[in-house]
Amino acid sequence: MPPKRKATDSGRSNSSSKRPTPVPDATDISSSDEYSDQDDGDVPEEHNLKEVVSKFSLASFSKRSQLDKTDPRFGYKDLSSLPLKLDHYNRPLWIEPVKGTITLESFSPLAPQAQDFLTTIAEPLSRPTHLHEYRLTGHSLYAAVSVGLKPQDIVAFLDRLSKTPLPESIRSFIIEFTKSYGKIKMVLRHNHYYVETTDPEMLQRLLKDEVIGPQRIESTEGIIERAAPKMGGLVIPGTKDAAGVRETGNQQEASAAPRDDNQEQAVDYGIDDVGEDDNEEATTYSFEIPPAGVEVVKARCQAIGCPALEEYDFQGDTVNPNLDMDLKPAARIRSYQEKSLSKMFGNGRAKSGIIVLPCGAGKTLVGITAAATIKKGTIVLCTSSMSVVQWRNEFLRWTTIDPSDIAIFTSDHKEKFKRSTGIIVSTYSMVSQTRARSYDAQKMMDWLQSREWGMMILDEVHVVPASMFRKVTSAIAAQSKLGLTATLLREDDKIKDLNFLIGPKLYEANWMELAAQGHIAKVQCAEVWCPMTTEFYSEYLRESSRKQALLYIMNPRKFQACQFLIDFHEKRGDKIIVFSDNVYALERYALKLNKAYIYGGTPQNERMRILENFQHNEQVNTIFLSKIGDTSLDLPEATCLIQISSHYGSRRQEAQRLGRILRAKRRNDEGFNAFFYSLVSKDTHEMVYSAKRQAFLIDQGYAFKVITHLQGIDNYDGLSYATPAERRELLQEVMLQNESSADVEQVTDDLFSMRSAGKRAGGKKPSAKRSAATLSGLAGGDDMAYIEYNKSKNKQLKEKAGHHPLFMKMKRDRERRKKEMASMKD
Ligand SMILES: Nc1ncnc2c1ncn2[C@@H]1O[C@H](COP(=O)(O)OP(=O)(O)OP(=O)(O)O)[C@@H](O)[C@H]1O
Repeated sequence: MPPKRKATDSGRSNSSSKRPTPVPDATDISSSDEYSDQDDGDVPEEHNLKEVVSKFSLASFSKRSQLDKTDPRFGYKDLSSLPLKLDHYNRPLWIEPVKGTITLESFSPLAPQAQDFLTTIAEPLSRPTHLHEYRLTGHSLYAAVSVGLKPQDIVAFLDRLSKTPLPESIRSFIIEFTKSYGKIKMVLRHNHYYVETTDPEMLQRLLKDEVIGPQRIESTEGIIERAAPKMGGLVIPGTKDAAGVRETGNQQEASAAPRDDNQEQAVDYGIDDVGEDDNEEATTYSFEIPPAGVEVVKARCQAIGCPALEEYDFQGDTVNPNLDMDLKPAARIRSYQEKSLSKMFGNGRAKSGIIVLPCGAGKTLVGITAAATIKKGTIVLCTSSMSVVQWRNEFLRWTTIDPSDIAIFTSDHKEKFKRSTGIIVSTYSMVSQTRARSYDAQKMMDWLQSREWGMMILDEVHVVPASMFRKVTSAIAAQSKLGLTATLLREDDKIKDLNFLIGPKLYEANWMELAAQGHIAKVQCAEVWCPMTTEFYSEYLRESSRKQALLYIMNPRKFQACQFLIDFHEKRGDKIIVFSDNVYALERYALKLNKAYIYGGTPQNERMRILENFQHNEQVNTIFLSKIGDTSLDLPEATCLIQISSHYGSRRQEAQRLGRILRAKRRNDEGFNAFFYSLVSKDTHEMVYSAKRQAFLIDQGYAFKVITHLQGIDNYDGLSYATPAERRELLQEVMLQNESSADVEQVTDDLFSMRSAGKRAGGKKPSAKRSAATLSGLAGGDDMAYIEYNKSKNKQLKEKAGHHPLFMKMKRDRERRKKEMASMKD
């Protein structure tokens, strides 16, 4: 509903869009607006915090939106109670008073400044081309305050950018919510957890609380009183202010890792020098709680509107030894990496939380820089042993750490670092395992648990079950936790658990901005509508829903679209990955088109062989992958994705799959685009799923074009299933399949996982690596020739590879390890 215009404004124009728009600059906006009857500093004192909190909680949003019968994300925004300011066309924000959402006109000349400010104080919800949407949340406000913004400044700047006077509800939310921030802290000292506050009244309130009070451990110390630690200034390594960088100045630029030319100018919206106000002497009061009570207490604090902060004063930590590690002088982090870290270290301490960056944007270096900032013992947890090796290598590549200070804990390697502190890289499953461990593993685990860690880095937090995080975070005592992910999406709705287990979202990058700057590839997304053939559609209407899925995946028109697109993109020089969750379709399509394919049952050595050929062999430009290729796959050669079957409405899978081409090697070639096609059978359930799947990417600013007809397909020679007889034959074959053929593949591993079929077949883990460099060492695919076409592509690749000396060596190694294993069992 459009906002009411004030009488004084009505004579000017009926519509702002008809008005000749003057080109404003920041100074056009007066700091006091004529409709605001409140001074920015004149803050209303008495507000019921509970009311404010409940108004802004997600649950109440969804309740209200159910009443509105609208989607909470795209729903109704009622601005009718707010008058427009006279110069509203110069101001870029619409601020909704009930839901707390902020809409930014990204075409406004003030948009860059406003965007910078909004990412500091609010959480981005959606950032398509013209309108961006943000939401103020308790956590986002906390992050803003902790980087030095004062609540009054937030209110004043929002008011200045807003087209209407700042709604009273928003003003009081900001002021009231930030008042309680920092009052409660969760502190880890010598492996014991304490709830800490500087406010004696708050202490009493917590002790009397029905949930928090009983968690207190009655110790001889009682309530502990101590002087509050002081905060000091901090410089994040790898930034332009880092030690050593200023002095060497431009000299290093030439030899440095790619420098980001798009460093943005900091916007002056009133950020004070960090830590300035915090140097006053104060006393803290704390009481101990058990490790198992940490999550309960944090959840309760959140519920009563006083979130318990987990901050690590690593600069003042004299108990845990310092780690001798810095970023190498040539290493420079990019502006968005710096921004994400400044949210973590905003006040000179390390806040726990999650940083969200798209695939290929450099999450590893963000984690490494965080560790190099804290310079204390760090534990890194990854999803697979392959990633463990990669993380260790990246630490060695980017930092000055002594190799003996960084160790690996996997089922194959149980190393400790030699000196008093260091870095351990392990997997979630190694640390959270509850089954009986081997003697060595148990000893290693005892060692990990006996120490206090400065930081725990949790990689790929979106794929790990919340129960696993629970085990990991309660088993290992870490002063701060940093979660890294590409999407904070979980279809199991457990994402809010991460708030308590790790911490709030600290930063989420703008995908479109990163693509524009060349850090990730620009992707053209399209949904191709494939009409069902008459015979397939008649069966579709008659069948049960499971069989229906098989019919819409095997729709001959979809097959033709896939064949046509593969041919079109191969001729353009693209490397194509075709994804299918359905293994029957995967095999059927790949065999018919004579392409190699990989699914959960493909042995590890065959997987590696196919991937190596895809990378290095000009004859192998298309591969078919099941859902095991959704994550961890690093093939910068791939420039085109075609999706023929997917996991229902999973937004996460859609984002992960798109992530496979964001690293495209050719992304900086002029005019280069990567392509992402979703083939959807028209007028079937698949269309509903497809729309759901795209929601996240649309929020990131991707526009899905709908293609109803592929130009040129009608004249394409050699199109399969071109005659009714061929289509009927395919239909018969599909109808003979039992219902289980329609199911999506059930896999627990990814393409590079050790739990793959290769292990089942060979007993011992294959020596495959995830990084492109190592694959090229193994490949030897360049000198192969492919001439036989009467066999499946997988077989052809196998036969050729069987004679290559490198593959022979791999085979010999495997056999040797098998023998070693057998003799160990004996
Ligand atoms: N500041 C930087 N300077 C130079 N190179 C960088 C920088 N940050 C990241 N990179 C490079 O970008 C590539 C992608 O980084 P990384 O593997 O950490 O991405 P990611 O976000 O973890 O991706 P994924 O989610 O797919 O694992 C790597 O080759 C890394 O070395």
